Amino acid sequence: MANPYTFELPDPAAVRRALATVIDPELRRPIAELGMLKEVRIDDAGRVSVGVLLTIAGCPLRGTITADVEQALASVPGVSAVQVELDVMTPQQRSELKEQLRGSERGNPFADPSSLTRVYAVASGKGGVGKSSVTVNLACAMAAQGLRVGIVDADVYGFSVPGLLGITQAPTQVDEMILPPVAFGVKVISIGMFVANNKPVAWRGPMLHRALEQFLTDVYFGDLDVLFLDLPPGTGDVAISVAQLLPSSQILVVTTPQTAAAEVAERAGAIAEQTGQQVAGVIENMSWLLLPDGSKMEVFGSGGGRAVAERLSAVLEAPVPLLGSIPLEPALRAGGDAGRPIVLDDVPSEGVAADELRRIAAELAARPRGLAGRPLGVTPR
Ligand SMILES: Nc1ncnc2c1ncn2[C@@H]1O[C@H](COP(=O)(O)OP(=O)(O)OP(=O)(O)O)[C@@H](O)[C@H]1O
Repeated sequence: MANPYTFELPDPAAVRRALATVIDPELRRPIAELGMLKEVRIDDAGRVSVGVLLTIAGCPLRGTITADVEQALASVPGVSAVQVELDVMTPQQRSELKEQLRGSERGNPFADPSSLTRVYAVASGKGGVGKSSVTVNLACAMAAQGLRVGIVDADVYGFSVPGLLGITQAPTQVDEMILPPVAFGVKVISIGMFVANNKPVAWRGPMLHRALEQFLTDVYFGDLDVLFLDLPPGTGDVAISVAQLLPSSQILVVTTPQTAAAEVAERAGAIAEQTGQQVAGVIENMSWLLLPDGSKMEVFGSGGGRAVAERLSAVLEAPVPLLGSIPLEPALRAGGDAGRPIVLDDVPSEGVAADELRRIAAELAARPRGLAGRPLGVTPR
């Protein structure tokens, strides 16, 4: 029988294995792989001290990293106490990290023809149809399904994505590399994170183009399966910039059933004819309101989503599906206000909107990833 008074020291290999599970909250990679673990000491009383190198002084997530290290070591047998000593990387260590993350070349990784990230630019004809709500819900549903997902909130006039995801943290800047905050597994960057006091942005096309380009080159998203771009409503400059900067991006059109909304939504989608982009599909939002007697009230009329899908199919001479119809539901609005999208499992919902959004997300996620349907740049002889 083991002597209960014998003190068993932690196995250094078990300590290393535990530390290998600690993930940097922004970079989403193990801190051990990122050169963020300095030294690990185990004293003869079973106390473990871990040196952690932060990317920048005052890293907003130092508390999270400390807690994660403590938690990872708590279950290693023999560990009596954990001390986390925080230090900051030297400029040399930071440039090694940057090089490890994205190589020595800077550029827009999503424009690379070999990129396997599917990029969906979410467009609407007019404001207030729920484009941002649909974007964050699809993104969170996909992340919950295990996909690596990012959102660029390019809706300069109504940057609402951080609020819809409850993000108050500013992005961390490591020299010229920007690390996007992460919410519910989704990496998010928004113009709203760079303007003081929620001031309105009155930028002209070239500035918007540069801002979008900077987001795509300077923000470290890592390898993503899906990137959503929340576009401003309408058919403005940003849509053209997206087509130039991300030629393989596909457009997702959000509309309400209303005829007037559908007509402008069709215009937003038809821009694909000029830019050569594909339209991934149409999502109708606010399709009906379920009344207490079980009947459906079509507050904004009916048929807009189907009409847009049919007309875009005709204009683009390619099938544009109606991906789904999402009802008006107070819980969806409340989830947005609370910064917890309705598709997250722990958000109670009595309606069908969450299921419909999850279903649409699964359908988009199941589409073949990568090079299918892209020109290969070869000509037959
Ligand atoms: N299906 C829905 N049921 C209930 N409320 C909804 C629904 N869709 C969106 N909303 C609410 O409608 C408002 C507008 O939605 P949202 O901000 O997503 O629209 P938007 O099209 O992105 O607007 P803008 O382009 O002007 O930023 C929000 O308060 C949102 O919570």
